[in-house]
Amino acid sequence: QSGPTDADLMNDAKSTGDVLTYGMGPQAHRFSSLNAINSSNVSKMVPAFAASLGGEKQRGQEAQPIVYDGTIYVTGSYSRLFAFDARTGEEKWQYDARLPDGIMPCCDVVNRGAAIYGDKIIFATLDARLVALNRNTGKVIWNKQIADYKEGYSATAAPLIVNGMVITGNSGGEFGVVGAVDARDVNTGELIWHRPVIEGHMGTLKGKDNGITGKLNATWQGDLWKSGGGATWLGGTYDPDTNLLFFGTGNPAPWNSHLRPGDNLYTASTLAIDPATGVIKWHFQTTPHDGWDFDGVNEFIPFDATINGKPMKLGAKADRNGYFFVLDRTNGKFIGAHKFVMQTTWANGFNKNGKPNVIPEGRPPAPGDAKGKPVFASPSFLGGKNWMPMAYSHDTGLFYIPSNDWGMDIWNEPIAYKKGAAYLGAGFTIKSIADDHIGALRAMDPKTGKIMWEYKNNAPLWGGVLTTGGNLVFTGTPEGFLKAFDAKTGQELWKFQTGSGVVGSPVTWEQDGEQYVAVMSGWGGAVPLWGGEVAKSFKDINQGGALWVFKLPKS
Ligand SMILES: O=C(O)c1cc(C(=O)O)c2c(n1)C(=O)C(=O)c1cc(C(=O)O)[nH]c1-2
Repeated sequence: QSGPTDADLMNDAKSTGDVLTYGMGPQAHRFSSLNAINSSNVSKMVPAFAASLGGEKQRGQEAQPIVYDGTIYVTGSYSRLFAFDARTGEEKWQYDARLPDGIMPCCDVVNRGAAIYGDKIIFATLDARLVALNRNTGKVIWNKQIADYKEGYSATAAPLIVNGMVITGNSGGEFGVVGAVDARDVNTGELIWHRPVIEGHMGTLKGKDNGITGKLNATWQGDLWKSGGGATWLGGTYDPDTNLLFFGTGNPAPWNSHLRPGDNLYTASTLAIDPATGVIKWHFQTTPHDGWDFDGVNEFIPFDATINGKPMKLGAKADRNGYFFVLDRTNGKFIGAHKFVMQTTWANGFNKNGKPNVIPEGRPPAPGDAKGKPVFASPSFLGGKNWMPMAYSHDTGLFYIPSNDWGMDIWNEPIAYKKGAAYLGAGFTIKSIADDHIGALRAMDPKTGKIMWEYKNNAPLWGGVLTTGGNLVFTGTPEGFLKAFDAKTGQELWKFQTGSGVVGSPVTWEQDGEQYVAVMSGWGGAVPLWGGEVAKSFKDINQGGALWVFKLPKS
C-alpha cells in the first residue's frame, strides 16, 4: 500500500502540503516556509474546527500532529491514537492501547506524537511498546515490546524513521533503568540494533554483540552502571548531511550524586549515532556528574552558520541545565555555551574545552544517614527548558526557546536500588524566582549567544514552538492560549483561548490553497505533578483534550 517513503520523510522540511515527521523534518527545525499567514494578517486568524479526544481520561496532550493525504493523526494521553478528517475534523478511527495496571510513567501519561511510513502510523505506548497501525483503518499491523514496564520502563516520545528503520528511545530514568536507542525494521518491527547508552553495556547488531558502550568502569564505580539511568526519553533527530542520529540522554540514577562518584557517562549527554550500526560516533556531556536531575535529553538541532568567517556544520541544544550549547556536529567539538535563563546556581559558564565552571556550594551535600541539608538550586529540576521543542527560523537565523525561570530547594537522602521502585535519593520543592513570570519564550542568536527578544508568561511554558516564513513564531501557554509573535521583534500579534492549557507542539501546512495551523490543547505533563509551590499556583487550570485547527477567513 502506498504512502510516505523514506525520501518523503527526508524532504518533509520542504514539502509544505503535509507534516510527516516529528519536528517538521528530520532535523526538527520546526520551520515552514509558508507565508500566507503572516505578521500582517495573523490577527484575523480564526478556528476552522476543533475535535475532542473525548473519554474520561484527559491529562496532558503533548502531541505534535502528523498531516497526510487529508488526515490529521494525533496521539492522546493514555496511549491513544486518533485519525481526524483534515477538512472537517470528523473522526475516522481511534486506537486505544490496552495498558496494564502496573505502568510507571514518571511524569504524566503523555505521548508526543506518531511517525508515518507507507501504509503505517506508528507510536510508542506507556507500557514501553511500539505499535504500528494501518493508517487507513487503525488496525494493528505489528506490536513489539521496547522494554519491560515492570522494571520501570515506559515510552512517551515520537518515533523517528530513517532508512526504513523506526528508531526509538526509552523512559524510566527515575527507576534506575538503562537508557538505550533501538532500531527496528519498519515493516516488521524486528530489532536491527540496540545501543545502551551507559558505559559498560553491550550493544547488538542483527542479534550479535556489537561492542561495549564506552569503557567499563571508566566513569562509574563498581556495579552502579548496571542501574545507571540515562533514559533516552525524548527520542532523537537525524541529520542527512552527516548521516548521524542525535539522541540526548537523561539523568544518571539515583539523583543523589554522592552515591555515584565520577562523570557517569553517557548520562546528561548528546550522542551522535551511526544509523547503520548503532555505534556511538561522538558524545558531549552537558552536565558531568549531574546532581540536580538536569537530565540532557533536549533535542539537538543541526544547522549551518558561519562562525569567525568559517562556514560550519553545527548543532544546537538548549539544555535543561540553563545553557544553550553550540557544537560542531561532525565531531562533537564544543563551540560555545550561552546562558538562556535568569539564573544558574550550579555553574558559572563553560570553559573553552566545554567543561562547566562548577560552583561547589551549588551541589546538594551528602546526606549521611538521614535527610541531607537542602541547597537552593536554579534552574529547578524541571529545567531551564524541558521536553518542549524549540524552533529554528531559516529567515531570521534565530532559535526560539520555550524556557522557564525557576529554582528549587533540593536535598539528598539515602537510597538503595530495587528493581521497579523509584530510585532518586533526593527530595525537592520547586519555587518561583521572579515576580512577573516563570515562562519565557526567548529568541537566541546562535552565533553570538545574545537573546534578541523575550516574551514572559505567568505560568511555566510547556509547549513546543513553530516558526514560519510569515515572520511568525507560535507557541501555547498553560493559561490556554495559542499565541503568535513577530519573529523579528517578539511582539504578540494574536492569541486564541482553546479551553485548556496548551502543551502540544503546533504545526502548519497548506491544503486546498489555504494555510492551516494546528495544535493540541489539554493541560498536563510534569508541572502539575512535580511542580511544588508552582503547581499549587496553577492548580485551577482545567484539563482537556482537543485538536484545534486554524486558518484565515476566506476573503
Ligand atoms: O528520566 C526519564 O525517563 C524521564 C521520562 C520523562 C517522560 O518520558 O515523559 C520525563 C522525565 N524523565 C523528566 O525528567 C521530566 O522532567 C519530564 C517532563 C515530562 C513531561 O512530559 O512533562 N516528561 C518527563
